[in-house]
Parts: sequence; C-alpha cells; structure tokens
Amino acid sequence: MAENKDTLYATDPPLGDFVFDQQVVDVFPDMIKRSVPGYMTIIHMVGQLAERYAQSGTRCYDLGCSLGASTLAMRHRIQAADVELVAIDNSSDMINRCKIVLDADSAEVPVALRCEDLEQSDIENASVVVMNFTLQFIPVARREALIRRIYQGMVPGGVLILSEKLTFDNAHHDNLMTELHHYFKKTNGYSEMEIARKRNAIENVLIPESLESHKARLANAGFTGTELWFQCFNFSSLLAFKPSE
Ligand SMILES: C[S@@+](CC[C@H](N)C(=O)[O-])C[C@H]1O[C@@H](n2cnc3c(N)ncnc32)[C@H](O)[C@@H]1O
Ligand SMILES: O=C(O)C(=O)C[C@]1(C(=O)O)C=C[C@@H](O)C=C1
Repeated sequence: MAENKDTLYATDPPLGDFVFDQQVVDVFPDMIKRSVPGYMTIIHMVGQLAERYAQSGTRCYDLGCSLGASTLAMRHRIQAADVELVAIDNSSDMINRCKIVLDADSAEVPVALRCEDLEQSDIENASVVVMNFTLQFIPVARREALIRRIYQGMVPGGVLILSEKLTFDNAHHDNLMTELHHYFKKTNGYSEMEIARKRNAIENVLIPESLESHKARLANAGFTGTELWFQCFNFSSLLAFKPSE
C-alpha cells in the first residue's frame, strides 16, 4: 500500500503539542522513516532478536506499538511454540489502523491488541518486551516505576529492547548529533520550516535522556548486561536482560 507523504508541518500545521492522532496515523510510516535514522534497521533486528530470545509458552510485548511494525517483525520471525504477542498503544487512532494492518497479515502467531495506557498495563510472563521510541513520551518522573513493572513482568532470561532518542552530556557532542539529525531530515525532504515546526511541537512531549540515565534506570530495576546495540546520530537501541534463574 502506497504511503502518504508526511507534509503535516509543511502548510497549516496542527496547533499545540504533537499528538498521535489520525493526522499523524495517516502519514506515520513515512514520518518515522524520514525522521528516525536507522528505523527500518531497528525494526528488522527486532524480529531477529525476538527469534533469538522468545521463549515457548510466554508473551512478547510491543509497548507503544503504533501501527505494529515491531509486532509484525516479531510475528514473522518467532520460532518458539505457544507464544502470544501483545501490542499496546493508548492512541485509538493508531490501534484502529494497527488492527487493519494486522488483519491483513498472513502470519498465524496470535496478537492481542490493546488500546490502553501502558503505564496501567498488566505485563506478565514476558520473554521479549519491545519499547521502540515510546519511553521518551512517558513523563520522566514515572519512567522508573514503569521500567520496574516491566522487569517484574518478565521471565528469567527475558530481554527488553529499548529504542530511544538520546541527549548527550557533552554539549559539543549533543550539538553535533542534533545537527546531523537535522541534516538527515533535510536530506529526506523536510524543509527548514517543517523541521522547526515539528521540533516546537514535540519539545514538550518527547523528552530524551542520556544513555547513562537509561543504563542507570535499567540497572536499578534489576536488569543486567545492558548493551547499546544500535546508534545512528542521536537515535539508539539498547538490550537489557532479566537474569536467568
Ligand atoms: C514514536 S511512536 C512508537 C513507534 C513504534 N513503536 C514503532 O516502532 O513504529 C510512540 C507511540 O507510543 C504511544 N504512546 C505514548 N504514550 C503511551 C502510553 N502512555 N501508553 C500507550 N502508548 C503510548 C503513542 O500513541 C505512539 O503510537
Ligand atoms: O525527533 C524528531 O524530530 C522526531 O520526529 C522523532 C520522532 C520520534 O522519535 O518518535 C517523533 C515523532 C514521530 O513519532 C516520529 C519521530
């Protein structure tokens, strides 16, 4: 299916803070590919990591699933038996479109699609949890409790795949990564005006943190072996493990 081009901030932009509403849903595949360097690599590897770490008789979660890109990647790669996928998002517009996408998919691994606030979600018996550019939209003060609940809902040997936009403590490095991200968006066809408007729209709702902050929070929750497995400019993905018994 042809993807609608993201021109949301080109003319007559939405007013106020960025929200994941129908306007965003209609252009989301194009928006995220042209905004997040390495996005498709991350999605592809989520499938491979789920194949490697999904355990029979457990669940694999996609928290902040949007249109289900990570869910589909896992669904087509998981080999373990009796695995259930759980895809959660609190945007009804996203969930409605995600349902259409999943219904059109041929894979047979069952998917439980839930429109709910993931901060209130029951997370149980999880061998794989994916949070792809979702934690950054959760208020910083509530991230620790959420990561702890995710850890508690995981089985021994389970893996969390946490992808996030990053800030850097070194001001020069932070400015360089921000500039390279800006250039990435320009090479993908966004105008200076679109980039500036989008930046203003997300600055109060997308709160990035440093790699060190993420690693400390994960360690405090009990995760071990946390490693940065992907980074392109100021976009990254981490693996964190719940120790085996
Ligand atoms: C950048 S998108 C995630 C992209 C998606 N994981 C992917 O890889 O294509 C962030 C998503 O998180 C969802 N979200 C934000 N806060 C949430 C919350 N408290 N509960 C559930 N979903 C949430 C948004 O509705 C949005 O769909
Ligand atoms: O940082 C930016 O400029 C972005 O557009 C990033 C980002 C994200 O990381 O979620 C913001 C909103 C959209 O979901 C797509 C990409």
